[in-house]
Amino acid sequence: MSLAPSDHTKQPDNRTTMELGAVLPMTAEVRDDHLFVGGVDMVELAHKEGTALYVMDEADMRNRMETYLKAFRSRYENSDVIFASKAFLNKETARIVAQEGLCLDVSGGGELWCAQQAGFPMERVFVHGNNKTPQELREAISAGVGRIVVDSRIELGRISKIAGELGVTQDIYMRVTPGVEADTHEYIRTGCEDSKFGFTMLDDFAFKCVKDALEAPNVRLAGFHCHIGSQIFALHSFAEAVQVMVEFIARVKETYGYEVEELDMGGGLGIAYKADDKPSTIDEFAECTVNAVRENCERLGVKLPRLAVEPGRSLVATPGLTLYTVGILKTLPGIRKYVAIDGGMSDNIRTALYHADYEPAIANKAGQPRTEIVTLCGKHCESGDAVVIDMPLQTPDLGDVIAVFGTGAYCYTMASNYNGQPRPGIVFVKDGQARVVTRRETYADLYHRDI
Ligand SMILES: Cc1ncc(COP(=O)(O)O)c(C=O)c1O
Ligand SMILES: N[C@@H](CCCC[NH3+])C(=O)O
Repeated sequence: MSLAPSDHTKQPDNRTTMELGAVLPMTAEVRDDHLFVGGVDMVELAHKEGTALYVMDEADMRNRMETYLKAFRSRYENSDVIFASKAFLNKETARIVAQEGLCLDVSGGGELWCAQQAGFPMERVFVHGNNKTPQELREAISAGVGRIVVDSRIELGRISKIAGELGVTQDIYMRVTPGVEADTHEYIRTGCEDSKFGFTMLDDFAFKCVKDALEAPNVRLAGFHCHIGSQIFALHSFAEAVQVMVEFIARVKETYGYEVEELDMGGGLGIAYKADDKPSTIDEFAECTVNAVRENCERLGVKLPRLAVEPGRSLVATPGLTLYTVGILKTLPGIRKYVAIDGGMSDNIRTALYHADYEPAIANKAGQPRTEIVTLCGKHCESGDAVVIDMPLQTPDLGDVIAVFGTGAYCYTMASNYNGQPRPGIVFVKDGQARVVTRRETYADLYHRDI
């Protein structure tokens, strides 16, 4: 796959880095033409630690966690915020999530293992996945996780059996597919009817399976879960999903005489990837969700459940940026200008996968206007390997340090070793200090499992 032809009507925006607004991490500033984040000079950091490098503004990440919790608990006391660790996970992040009082969603055995290693309280862990293996289920139940989000009737049977073998009763949620079409990229839309996730509402299947969940031995149905998709801007999609779920809860109460205690509405709040994007704020999202829950519960005479949301991207994307070094410049007259960086689809697959947009800046020219339109291509053997396509940038030179903003979610966790590329290290910056929390991979790391 090669890149789509350039849009030659696109003009440079002449913005300086600080004019990129909502895509910047909270502590971003420019001093003497250099980009600083967390009080750390990104150019010095790139030279010291090497590139490509993931950088995380720790204060911003903590601030978002605090904001989420406050936004929900101030409006709805009986609520939880669960960090979807698929967006970004290492042991230090798990520790920070625990310190900030959030819960953790894990979607694979490895994520659970990381949480355990970090000492994350297991009762605050929610386990997801549409095809958790029997081994993963056994590990989760043995670890004493808070809730397993059951994705299918087959899985319900497996959990019931394994919990019985281990002599415990496992709290579960049922994941229901609410049939809500969220306004986002089709690959990251999950709540619509044609979805591999969850119990479908078609033919009343989910409703019928509630009876199975209530009757299954060794499990306790604690609540329902839904997740309609990711990078959602339109809040009305969340309100629609709440309505569907509360109506479902009301029917369950009426038919089975069972009052559901907990409702997990999933994640999905979008963020600004481009300077002019206008996503809803965390407060607006909380206001919309909480109001929808209250209104629908009141209308249908349903007891207010414990409410949870499961954000990933909106907690970690904006605090993160990736630093690269410019290695090659290539101008194809009338076609495009390529700026080749020392990373690419191996550290950020989102552009190749979803045509994602990112705002770049040159960290050592951060105070200058972005006067060119460039494509930041990677170093991989793939024509579609680009991180940024046709976006404004300051005039690039060999050796410049490029910062690509908004890469804190789904870049590190979806990274690969294509072309034998070691995955970048992760540095947390805060109060003028930089600390490596995940070291860069070595060549030996890549092949140490081989015989
Ligand atoms: C079940 C579930 N919960 C939460 C999330 C987090 O979503 P987001 O990163 O869009 O907030 C996802 C990913 O889309 C998910 O699949
Ligand atoms: N990985 C996707 C979103 C899927 C989220 C998980 N259900 C992204 O980068 O945007």
